[in-house]
Amino acid sequence: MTAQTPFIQIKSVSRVFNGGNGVHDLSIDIPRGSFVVLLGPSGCGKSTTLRLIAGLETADQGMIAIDGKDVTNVPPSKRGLSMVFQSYALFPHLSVAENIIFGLKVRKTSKDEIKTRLTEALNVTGLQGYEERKPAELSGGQRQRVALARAIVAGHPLCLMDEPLSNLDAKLRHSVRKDIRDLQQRLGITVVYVTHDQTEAMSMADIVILMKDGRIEQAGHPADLYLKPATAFAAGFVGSPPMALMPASALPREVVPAGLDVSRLTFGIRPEDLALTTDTTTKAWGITATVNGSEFLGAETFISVAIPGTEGATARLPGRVHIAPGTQVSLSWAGAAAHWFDGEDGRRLAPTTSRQSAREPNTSIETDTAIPSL
Ligand SMILES: Nc1ncnc2c1ncn2[C@@H]1O[C@H](COP(=O)(O)OP(=O)(O)OP(=O)(O)O)[C@@H](O)[C@H]1O
Repeated sequence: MTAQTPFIQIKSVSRVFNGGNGVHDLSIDIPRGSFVVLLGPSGCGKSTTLRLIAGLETADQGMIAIDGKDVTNVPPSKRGLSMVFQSYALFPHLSVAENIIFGLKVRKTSKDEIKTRLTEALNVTGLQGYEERKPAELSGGQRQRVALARAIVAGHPLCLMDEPLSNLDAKLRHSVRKDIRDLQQRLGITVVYVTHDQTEAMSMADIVILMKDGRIEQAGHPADLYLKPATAFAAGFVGSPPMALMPASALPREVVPAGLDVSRLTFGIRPEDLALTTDTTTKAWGITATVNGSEFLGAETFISVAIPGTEGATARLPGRVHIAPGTQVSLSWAGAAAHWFDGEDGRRLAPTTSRQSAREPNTSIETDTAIPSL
């Protein structure tokens, strides 16, 4: 096996349930030591993919290898992995320490070895001093740490996590997700993590695998998904507030790059890439819109606008911005910030010649349309 051999290989794997749902023809290579997030809406096949890697589901076709070994027909206990679930799955009548070492005892590990591993797991999860408590005497975050410690003591190089933070409140989610990421890096293990929360995925992953309808929509570094979404679905799923997507036919013809077929074209723009001005008398390049409302979040303000023939858009402006609902505004953007997708199959299009790019050096759109003392 070479250093380049993926730690997990999934080749053309399908698992289709009665009714046709499931996962279809999945192929994924996961590098050793990476943090991989399976992301997507409910029912897209994330858990089924994780369960296939775990061996809790059997593939109808295809091959799964872990660490160079074909495990397609190997039972879960022989795959050398641990799992952390949303429900923690702790034994209520056992103490923290007993919960953590339960698996080691079952496997008849020596007393000395159990003691060493328990101390290490308590240290890395910050649970020293809680050994004798029962799960009911712990907070949700502490319970999830016990589940993590139990996964760690097993000493497996692969840990699978299925929505482990969904029972925690927003503040705890934030701190525990940092703990999980730190732990993964410190231990050098490979983690495959399921979530439908794109913020969680973006902040934790080395690689995000975005799924839709049982297939991979896009796989890559979080920045790739954000900056170069492969499809309109990926563009709309990653990012908050989401990218505005609208038929190009709703735009003035001159803002659409030459060579693209306007009749089947979707335009996308991120909230932070929209410049907005209330000065609609100047003939600015861009489109006109009507303000629906604004949301002040402290460091920034989201302005939502209505654009005829579309579902509208959101502009993300720094600081506090007041614009009364009903105000007419002019929206513009740098040509390179625009995303173009096939209006039918949703695939990203890369225009080679762009009228607006050609105009860009002379127009200074953003300077021209800076918000005049709102
Ligand atoms: N045992 C099963 N029998 C029948 N259909 C199933 C079974 N398990 C999953 N499915 C279906 O397969 C599809 C994928 O399910 P899966 O649980 O993998 O989705 P998911 O992305 O993890 O969703 P969620 O975020 O809601 O957990 C869904 O349509 C689901 O209803």
